[in-house]
Amino acid sequence: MFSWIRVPPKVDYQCHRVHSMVGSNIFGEYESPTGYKNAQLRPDSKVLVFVETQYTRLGKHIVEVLEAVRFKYKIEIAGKSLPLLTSSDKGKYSAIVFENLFKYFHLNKWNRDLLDKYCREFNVGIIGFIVGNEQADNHKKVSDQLNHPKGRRRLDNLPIYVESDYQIKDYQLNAHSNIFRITRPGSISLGIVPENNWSIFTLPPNSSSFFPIAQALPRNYIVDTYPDGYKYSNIKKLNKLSNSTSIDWNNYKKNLLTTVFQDNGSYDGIKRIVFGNGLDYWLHKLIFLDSLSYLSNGKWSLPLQRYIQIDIDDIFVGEKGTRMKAVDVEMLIEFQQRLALLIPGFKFNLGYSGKFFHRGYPDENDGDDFLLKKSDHFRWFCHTFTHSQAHLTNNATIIENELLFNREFAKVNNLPTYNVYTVSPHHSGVYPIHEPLFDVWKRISEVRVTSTEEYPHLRPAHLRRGFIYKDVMVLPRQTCGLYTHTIFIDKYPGGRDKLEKSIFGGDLFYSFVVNQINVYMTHQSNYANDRLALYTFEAVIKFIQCWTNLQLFSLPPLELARKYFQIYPEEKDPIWMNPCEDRRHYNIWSLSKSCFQLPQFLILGPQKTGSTALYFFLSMHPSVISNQPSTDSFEEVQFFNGKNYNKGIDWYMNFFQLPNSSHFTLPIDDATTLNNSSTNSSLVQGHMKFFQRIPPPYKEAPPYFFEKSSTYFDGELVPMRVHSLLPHAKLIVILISPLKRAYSWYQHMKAHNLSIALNYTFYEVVSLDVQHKNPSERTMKKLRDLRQRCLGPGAYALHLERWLTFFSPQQMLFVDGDELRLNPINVMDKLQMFLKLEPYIDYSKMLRFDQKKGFYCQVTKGNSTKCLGKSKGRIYPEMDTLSRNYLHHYYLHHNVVLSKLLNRLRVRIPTWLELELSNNL
Ligand SMILES: Nc1ncnc2c1ncn2[C@@H]1O[C@H](COP(=O)(O)OS(=O)(=O)O)[C@@H](OP(=O)(O)O)[C@H]1O
Repeated sequence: MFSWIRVPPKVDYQCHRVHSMVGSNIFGEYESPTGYKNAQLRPDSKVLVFVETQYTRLGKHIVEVLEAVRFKYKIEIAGKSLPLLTSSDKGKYSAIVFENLFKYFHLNKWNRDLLDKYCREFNVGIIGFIVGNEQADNHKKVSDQLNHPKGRRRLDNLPIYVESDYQIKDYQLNAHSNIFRITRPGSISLGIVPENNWSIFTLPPNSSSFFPIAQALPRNYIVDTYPDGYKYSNIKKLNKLSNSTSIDWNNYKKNLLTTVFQDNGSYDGIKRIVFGNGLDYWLHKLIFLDSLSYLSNGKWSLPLQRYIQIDIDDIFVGEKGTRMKAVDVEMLIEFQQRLALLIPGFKFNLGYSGKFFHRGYPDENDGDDFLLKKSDHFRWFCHTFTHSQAHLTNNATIIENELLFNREFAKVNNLPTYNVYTVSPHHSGVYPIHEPLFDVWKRISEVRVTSTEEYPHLRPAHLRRGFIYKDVMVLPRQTCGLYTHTIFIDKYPGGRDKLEKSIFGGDLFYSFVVNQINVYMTHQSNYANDRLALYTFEAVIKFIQCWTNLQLFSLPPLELARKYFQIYPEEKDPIWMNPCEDRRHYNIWSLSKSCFQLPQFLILGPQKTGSTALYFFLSMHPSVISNQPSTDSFEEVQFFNGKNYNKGIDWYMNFFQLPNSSHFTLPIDDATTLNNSSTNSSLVQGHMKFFQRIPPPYKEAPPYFFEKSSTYFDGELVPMRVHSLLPHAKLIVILISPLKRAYSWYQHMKAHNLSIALNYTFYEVVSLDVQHKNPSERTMKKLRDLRQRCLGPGAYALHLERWLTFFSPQQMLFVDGDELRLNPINVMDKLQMFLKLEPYIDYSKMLRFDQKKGFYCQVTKGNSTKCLGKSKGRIYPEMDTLSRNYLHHYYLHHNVVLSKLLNRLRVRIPTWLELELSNNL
């Protein structure tokens, strides 16, 4: 009987080199400007991006590209005052980008001169975009309109004219431009460019300053046959243009429109690159990256080496009828051999699940056998025996057996296994971390490397990163558009065009451009059926070779991971996100975990401001539960600063234990009950969606967990880390006079017998006026450390600004530490309101001033008082005048900035701050 044989698609991509056609260098040679040798940029200099508003599309696009390549940037709204461009005589910005170039031309004279002077002195260039008529029209000068009523207008005082609203085709790059690094010029992207609204530029003829970087034809210009034989009729969708008109080459060149040009700086000393459209067009992203490199004198340049790893997951797992046959295995081997010629050392990594061996149709089972026979061609990594997800069990033995059975399968079948690498089915247990999985990896299978798409989140893809946890290097995985169900090209979700768009300049191609290390996951079904993986990777590699100078390499996973963290060392430490904020994360998080076990508010400190008293008073409220005391750090958890952070969120969550007794009043047998309850508590409401996660014995309302770690306030990374894990947390900050705080800390250290505090007076410590005591280098260091701990946290405004970049002011409550000491009942009322605590507690019945202690204490059942320990509310002499004067001047600037900040936030200025500011010592 006749059986229909399906033929997998062939890659017919042709790279149309046009360089030979364009002929000799018609653009002249680039001359680099001289005279910039003395000015220096800061090592941490950034790209300065002027956007129209925070929300404009192109502005966001620019930022996305910068983030994807991990370039540091600063965003400014154009039209407002310029940011400080230098610090200590060094330039802060190594390239400047204007989302709308007209905003640059129309800077007021003062700012324009300042910016131009900066660019000249520091040899920093400007990239600008002119997109469509609208943008240009808004900025058209009246004189321009009169001179050029048809919309052709001059670009500021440059001898260049711009026209907008063009539609173009046949995009090509000027092979003689010296800006190209990643981009490989010389090819022509035949066909219509889909983006509309192109601005095109007329440059002065034979200029030694201005050259085209990119050009194209007007959309309606008809070319049939190019000199070296390309026919438009070969190009899909353009057939209708194929009458027999042959090209007139001179005419062709004359008709090219300049869409991106370069100003090499010899005109007015400033280098510029101007785009006649945004970054939607795929080639513009490449040109943009090369422009940044060129204009920053190489500071922002990506290396050209790209490393690639392709995993084939689900070996043996696929459904009957979708699995590889022997011929597919042969094609796979043949493809690997071809790829290895282009990518030295390339080998596929095969992730196997032994349980499903021989579960296909007979010819597929033959395929399994053939694959085993040819197993030496590949690197085999252990998936799990039954393809199970680790997070579904807390039983490490079950997870262990999954791996052991699978490895046994590999042993019996002589597979050349590579045990340092593994991949988890459905990313389960990798991120969010499932501790038993990492423990098992460590214990039995010496796993050192894995990969996931989920860190920190699946989307946006350009922000995927790696991290190291328990010595396992987790690499970010990129998406190549192929999944278990994408097995036929004509059934590709969204159509064949969608896959091809991703390959030819779209997401897949772009992931190679921006990521130096690329790990892709495919599935065995992508190598059977239409063998879409072969098609996809062959096509994208051809495209990369045509349009870029990227060099492709391959390394075994362990070496690749080491390379990754060599390139991106700053990614080693993980950042813990809240699994309940990302549905995908939530679905692969252990069922025994609940977001209840995370605090809903934090007392941030700073140290010595009364944070323990506040913590103590809050713990008296029946609806809140403080953290379990830590034995390591004076009861504080201190998770977000220091080493504890690397212990992971399970470690942190263990500090928040649900009570045994019935402590809460709201019935929550099901979510509806609570939904209908009259409570206004946003904290309760915010957590309703996670009820299912409450471990069965707990049928009470969620508690309000909180913790206080007074070291959080001034920790550099703490605001970012807190925001990642607890984005909705409320934050409580206590402020007392920073002078008093510093002194209290010194006394605290003295009470702890710190030798440096015992041997040096407070004044000596803070002023470092100690020459008469002739301290050794070591002692000086200790003095400086103590001084820093005394003074550093008191720069309140500096630290608060950091918190405010992550949290809204509405999430923060400022407690006046003096009020807390003298009138805590008032403070606790405000706190209950701010936290929306229920039930309302009358603290006047619970707190009383204790004459002996000299502070407010808790009223106990027997009507006596329970006060904080000896270390809180110490008795020590008053601060001496010399120190007071010194600190007054030291903090004056900080206090001025703080008062401005509090005013901005509409927070009442505390009396101690008013006094400091009015005190002219
Ligand atoms: N009710 C009550 N009881 C005891 N102490 C009180 C109270 N209210 C405020 N204070 C002030 O709190 C200061 C200690 O601050 P912290 O708890 O933040 O210190 S620590 O950072 O946790 O070590 C402590 O500082 P010292 O007086 O220097 O010991 C107190 O002044």
